[in-house]
This record gives sequence, C-alpha cells and structure tokens, in this order.
Amino acid sequence: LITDENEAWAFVNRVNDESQEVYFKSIQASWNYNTNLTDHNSQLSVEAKLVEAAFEKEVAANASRFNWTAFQNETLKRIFKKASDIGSASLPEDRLTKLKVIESELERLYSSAQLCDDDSTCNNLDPGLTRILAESRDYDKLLWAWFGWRNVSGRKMRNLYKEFVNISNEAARANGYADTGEYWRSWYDMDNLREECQKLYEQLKPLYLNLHAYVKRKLIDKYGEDKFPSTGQIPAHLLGNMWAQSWGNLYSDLLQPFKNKPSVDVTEALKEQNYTAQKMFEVSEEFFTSLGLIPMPEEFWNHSMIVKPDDGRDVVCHASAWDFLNQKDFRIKQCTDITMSDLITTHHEMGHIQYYLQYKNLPVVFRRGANPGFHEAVGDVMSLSVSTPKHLKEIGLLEEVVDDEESDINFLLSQALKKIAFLPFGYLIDQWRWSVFNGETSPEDYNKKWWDLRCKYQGVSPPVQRTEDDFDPGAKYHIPGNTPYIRYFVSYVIQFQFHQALCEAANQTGPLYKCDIYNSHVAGNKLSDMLSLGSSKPWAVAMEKVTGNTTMDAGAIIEYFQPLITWLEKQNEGMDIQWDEACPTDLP
Ligand SMILES: C[C@H](NC(=O)O)C(=O)O
Ligand SMILES: [Zn+2]
Repeated sequence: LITDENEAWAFVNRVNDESQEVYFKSIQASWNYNTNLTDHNSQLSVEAKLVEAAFEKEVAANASRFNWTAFQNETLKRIFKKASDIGSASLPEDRLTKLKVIESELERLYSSAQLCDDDSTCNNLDPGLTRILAESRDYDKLLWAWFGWRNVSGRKMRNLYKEFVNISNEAARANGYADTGEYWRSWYDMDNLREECQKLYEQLKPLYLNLHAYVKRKLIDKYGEDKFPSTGQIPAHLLGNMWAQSWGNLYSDLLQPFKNKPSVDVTEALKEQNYTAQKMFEVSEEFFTSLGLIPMPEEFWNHSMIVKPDDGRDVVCHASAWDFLNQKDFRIKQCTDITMSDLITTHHEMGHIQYYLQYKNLPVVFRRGANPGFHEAVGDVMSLSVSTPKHLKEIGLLEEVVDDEESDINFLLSQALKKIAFLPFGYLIDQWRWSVFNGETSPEDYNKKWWDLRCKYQGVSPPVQRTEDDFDPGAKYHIPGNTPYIRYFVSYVIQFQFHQALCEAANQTGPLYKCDIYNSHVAGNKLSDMLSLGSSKPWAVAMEKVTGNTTMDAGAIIEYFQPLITWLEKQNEGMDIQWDEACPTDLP
C-alpha cells in the first residue's frame, strides 16, 4: 500500500478536478429530468448516473491502494474516508440501473399525479390541492382532496417502493452497513443520533401537547365534536396542510388568539402589492447580502426555475436547491405561489444556495453541510428574523406593529404553528423509514406502522379507514423522492441555537423572538465562518464556531417560545391534553 502522503495529495487533486466534470454532467441530466419529466430525460438521467457511479467506483478502488487510515494529515484522511464511502455506486451495474429507474419512476409518479373532480377539472398537488388544503373550511371538500391525493399518488407506489427498499439495502450492505437507515445515520458521525433525537423530542413534547390541545379545541368549535375521534387525535385533513406538518394556514381565521390586533400573515399584502416570484427571490437575496453574505450569481438568475412552467410540461414542483459542483452553476427549482408560506420557503431554498456558495472552493467531497441538518437550517435562520412583525413592517409587508403582550402571543402562536407543530412529524418520518430498512416493518405493515406513528406522536389520525391497499407514506414527497427526513427535525432544533448566537453577535438585547439580525455583518461573518467549513470538520466543530457549544440543545427553542408556553398552559388549565397512543378503530 502507498504510504507517501504527497503522492496521495496528487491523486486527490487530480480526482477532484475530474469529479467536477463527471458530477456536472450527471446533475445537469438530473436537472433536465426534474424540469421536464419525460421518458427520454429519465433515460439520460439514469445513464449519466451510471457514468457517475462507475467513476466513483474507480476512485474508491484507486483510493484503496493508499494506506490512508494511517495518514498523519487529518484533512487528507477525511478526504479519503469520504471518497471511499460511495453508496449505491457499489452495486453491480444491472442492480444500480434497476434502482435508478425505480427512483426515477417514483419521482415522476408523485410529481405528475393529478386529481380530477367530476366536471373534469384536474389538479396537481402544486398549486391546486395545496391551496384547497390551505384555504377550504369545508370538511367534505378537504376530505375529497386528502383522500383523492393519496389514491392518485401513494397508492400507486407500494410495489415499486418495496423493490426500492431491497436494492437500497443491498447497496448499504455492500458498503458495510446493516441497512440503508444505518448508512443515512452515519452522516451525523454519532453513535447515538437516535437517542439524542428522542431526548430532544421528549423535551419539546409538553409544548407540542399544549399547542395540539389549543388547536383541537378551536377545530372542534369549527367542525363539531362529532367529527373528532374519542381517542383524542385530530383528523389529518383539517390542519391546513396535506400532511398536517405545518398548521400556519389556519392562523388568520381559526387560531389567532387576539383578533383585535394586526395579523402577522402577510399573504394578502403580498398579493395586494402584486408580488411576483422574482420579487420574492430579490427580497430574500437582499436579506442575505444585508449580512455581508454572497449575492446570487448571474447563472442563478438565468437558469433557475422559480415558477411552474405553463407549457404543459410535468415538473418536480417540490422546491429544491441545486449545486452543479462546477463552482459556477447554482439553481433553485420551485413552483412559487404568492403566499407567506412560499416567501419562507424561498428563504429556506436560498439558504442552501448560500451554503453552496460559501464552500464552493473546497474539495468536492467537502461540499456538503456539516451534517444534513445544518443545510436545512441556514435559510430558516434568516426566516426567523424576516418573519418578525418589526422586519415585515420594515420591508413594507405590514402596515403597523403593535408592541404589546397580546400581539406577542399572536406572533408566537403563528410561529409555533410552523416550528412546534412540525416537530413530531419531523421526528416520525424516519422512525418509519428506518424501521422499514431494518426489517422491523414488513411490506404488509407499511401503512399500519405509518399511522401508528402518526396517531402516537403527532396526535393526528386518518379521517377514514386506511388499509394495506393504501401506501400513505408515498403521498409525502420525501418517500418517493428518497430524501432522508431526520435532517428537518435536527434543523428545527439547531436553527434556534444559531438564531440565539447570531442575535447575541448582532447585539440584539430584547427577547429572542423579537430579534432581527438584518444588516448585521458581525452576525453574517460568524455564520459564514461556519458555512465555509462545509463538511471538512466534524459538525460539533461547526456548531462550536457559531454557538460556542458542541451539541444539539432544545434550550434555545424553549427560550424563544417561553411566553407562549406560559400562555398555552393557562389556556389548557384543567383540561386533558393527552390522546390515546392507538389510532381510532371505528372510522368510516
Ligand atoms: C420540511 C420539509 N422541507 C423541505 O422539503 O424543504 C418539507 O417540506 O417537508
Ligand atoms: Zn431544504
């Protein structure tokens, strides 16, 4: 085995340059497919992925000629370690082809699915069905959309997904992991990720239970007690979102605690001011550059897809940010709707692009988040400042800001409907998937396990009986899209740690929930010092760079919501805020 580290650096530098070409071609082909879901583009994308895999296989084989585990230089060793862990590229070509074709089919099934009503008006998920779930307050109309979406999406995926699981596990085992779940968890460099997440969830559960109880009471007022199961869960189609993962759409008419105060939902203002997707993106970029962070490059504006094409093409509308790994091309693909929710999503996706820009000169293997949760947190940290009434007023989206206790509770509740409501959902998706990958959940229990977790953790139940002819996990993008999910749970905790640290750096001395780091280059520099590390250091080092601590900690999110916790506890005094672990059995 070669022990000369200079020779190793020469190998690494050559491979790094070659890999940029190979990855660019593969990502370009994938972009072409995602923005035009045709057979032809699917085939080209699969072919390019096979070329990429062959390249990675060759690199790993060459890397194994070096005695890299014995290298002195930590960075060199880390590069070799990452270059050797090649995921599904380790599969024989026929199995890899099968896997990539299945992934391509699942993606297309989800993104092209549409639900037609009896007078043949057809709706995709975006924007049609999403708008119905957000805006309708008609129990039966909501049920039609919720049930219909699952029939045209998840229900069609069960066998494909079963096959996907098998081949994905073959790859994981070829790389020395027990199953795909263990491979995915390895990206966090911790042997206790599951336990850490469970601990965080337990710490945040009391706040979730109090929010759930408050929202359930308001929904019972609206829809009637008879619509709610005796087991205590909330029917899944009533929460303003196709997966009940974010409840903000119920705020203005159903949940705002103090009606006589200005609303904090600026969707109406965005429409009145004729906001366009372009304008939303420019407002988002301006927040980043106000911190001294990097503006979006020319190629970003020229090649992104920020509105759903109206030429009949099927596209993947689920928003995503793309790094073409050529240090030049960075894009967002998003079917932007003019809503507050999409203004937040725009910041979320632009946070990914900022991370890409900050680490674009690192070796390709280090162009990743410190861990996947970091990548999901960047944009959301910006949104924690942007969504404050003070900031929304500053950018002209709110007329007036009333600074009193009741208005603070209004604001904190609207934030909790996004950030707290999400936590059990963010936690349970990969509990389901890890149990599928490790064999605890067999195909005949796919749907049962999904709803057991939803009823237990989220306190949400299906409005109608579900069976194993259904495949409700497939109705959520990240399952057919094969995007791991625990990263969002991690992000929703650590983004408040980052927010707390950047607010301190920006000399924001008031309560955490009022902080706006706008225009603070000190905060911006602290953040970019971390972002520019990419995945070149263990994530604890990156965490310490921003917060001074090295662990995930729920203290910041609890500090942020403390006034609301006190208020909700008073609202729920003397009431039973629990629900049964099991789902209702007497469903229609
Ligand atoms: C929270 C997660 N965000 C994302 O995919 O960007 C979702 O939408 O389910
Ligand atoms: Zn994201």
